[in-house]
Amino acid sequence: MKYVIGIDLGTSAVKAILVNMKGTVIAEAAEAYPLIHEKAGYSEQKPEDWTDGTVAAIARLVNEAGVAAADIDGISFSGQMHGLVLLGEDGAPLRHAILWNDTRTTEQCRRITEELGPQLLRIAKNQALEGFTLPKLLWVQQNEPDLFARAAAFMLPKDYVRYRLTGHMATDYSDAAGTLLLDVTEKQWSTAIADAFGLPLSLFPPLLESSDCVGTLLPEMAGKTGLSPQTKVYAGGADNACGAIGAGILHPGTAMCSIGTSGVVLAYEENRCADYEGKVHFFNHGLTNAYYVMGVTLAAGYSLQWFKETFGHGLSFDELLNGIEDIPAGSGGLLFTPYLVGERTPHADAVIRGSFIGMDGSHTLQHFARAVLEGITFSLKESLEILRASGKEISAVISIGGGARNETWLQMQADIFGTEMVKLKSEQGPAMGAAMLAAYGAGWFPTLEVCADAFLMASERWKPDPNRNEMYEQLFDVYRQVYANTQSLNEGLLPFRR
Ligand SMILES: Nc1ncnc2c1ncn2[C@@H]1O[C@H](COP(=O)(O)OP(=O)(O)O)[C@@H](O)[C@H]1O
Ligand SMILES: O=C(CO)[C@@H](O)[C@H](O)COP(=O)(O)O
Repeated sequence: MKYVIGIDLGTSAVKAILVNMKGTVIAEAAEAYPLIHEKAGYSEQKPEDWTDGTVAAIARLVNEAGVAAADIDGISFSGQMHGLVLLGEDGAPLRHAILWNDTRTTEQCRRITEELGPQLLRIAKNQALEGFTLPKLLWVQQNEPDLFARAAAFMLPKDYVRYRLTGHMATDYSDAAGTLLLDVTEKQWSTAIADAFGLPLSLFPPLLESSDCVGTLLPEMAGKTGLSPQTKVYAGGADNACGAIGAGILHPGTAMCSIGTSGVVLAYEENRCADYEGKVHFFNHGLTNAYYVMGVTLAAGYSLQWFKETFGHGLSFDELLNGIEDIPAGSGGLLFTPYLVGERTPHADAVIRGSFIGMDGSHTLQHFARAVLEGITFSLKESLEILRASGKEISAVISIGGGARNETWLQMQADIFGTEMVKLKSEQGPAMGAAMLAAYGAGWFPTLEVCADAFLMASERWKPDPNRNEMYEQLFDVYRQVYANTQSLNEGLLPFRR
């Protein structure tokens, strides 16, 4: 039997899975790493933590699975999107990576929007948002000019790890699309955008398809991971593109909800000229010449994680959520908005923060935990409604990511979205998508679609309950009003954030 490895370089941890030719996950390993928040709105990680975590996870995977290194045909990557890694002449990072959920770049976003006007949406297909890479490059150019002058290349997170494993610098179209520097329909770096901000094209990595082979492992890295130096390494893609592949979102009419640190509602888009006016993100897929559209909740799983760490006193996710199924839908009138780090869709706003509205002396920890899940799901429904309003028919949603591990939450998603929710045999969507890119790249299958037919299987389905769906529709109307009603209050609180 032959195998491939899929790596998902997430925000909370790197996950590695070993998959056989039938699509069965034989072994998995994860290594967590910290987030660094030096100031309110800052979110960084050390690129070396990613490399060390990835090497350790692969070594454990290979060791525990007990398969021969020669039987592992390939490896590929899914990575958290948009993060800026700046490298010097020697290929070493010049500073910590600035991540997708870092919101320090509001001023740079304003400048991009003013400078480029309608050109931006025409070329990059997306509005300037704090999370994207271009505003981060401009922030470093403006605030750390000496360091910026020493930059020889920029990379995205998974591209940096792949570079460290192979010695080859490259990125793929799906991740490049999240920089705001790619001409998304023409599939080339935009000289118009680069020139507008004085960014030399020598900084930009070469562009590849997600299933292209980048090279083989450096002997030193083969030694550390226990893999063969002949192991082929395939480019991989953005975590949401890989999530889409791993969830089988490879043709029109399919949609996915991913709850990791962020939350995403995503649908396949075949028309490269479709115009969503920047209301949702429009990116290149990991499938050649295909696209996807998505809305993003910045703090989806992160809201639950924050709540657990702050109020859960050492409880696990399962312990914290134990009993929420007995709390009625609507959490006894307690409503949560998940704007812990600002928001993206539908409110591109770095200043807004979250709220609990309707606290009552009868509410328990379980009411709060249920309200957190409901608030996250309402936020994701706002993205789903934009996709529906654009004409997308969405009758079933594939659920992936850490949020797919709780059955009460899956039923809640069905009730709030008003759609059937489908869970696959493995909820490791992005890592599975990366493994599928390696399997397809290695020639196991003639197309990614054939690979999806062989690898992906639905395991359970949740249908909306009509009564709860009706109740949630009413509550959603209230939820939608919270943003406008707390916006100026949050402006007033801004000076107190440290
Ligand atoms: N057992 C669980 N029940 C419900 N939610 C969970 C559970 N385990 C993890 N999660 C959620 O999933 C999130 C992590 O998802 P994951 O896909 O691993 O994230 P990332 O790719 O961003 O590192 C956590 O922050 C948490 O909100
Ligand atoms: O910024 C985005 C998408 O635009 C995020 O989805 C990141 O790609 C991080 O993903 P997770 O760590 O939450 O999976």
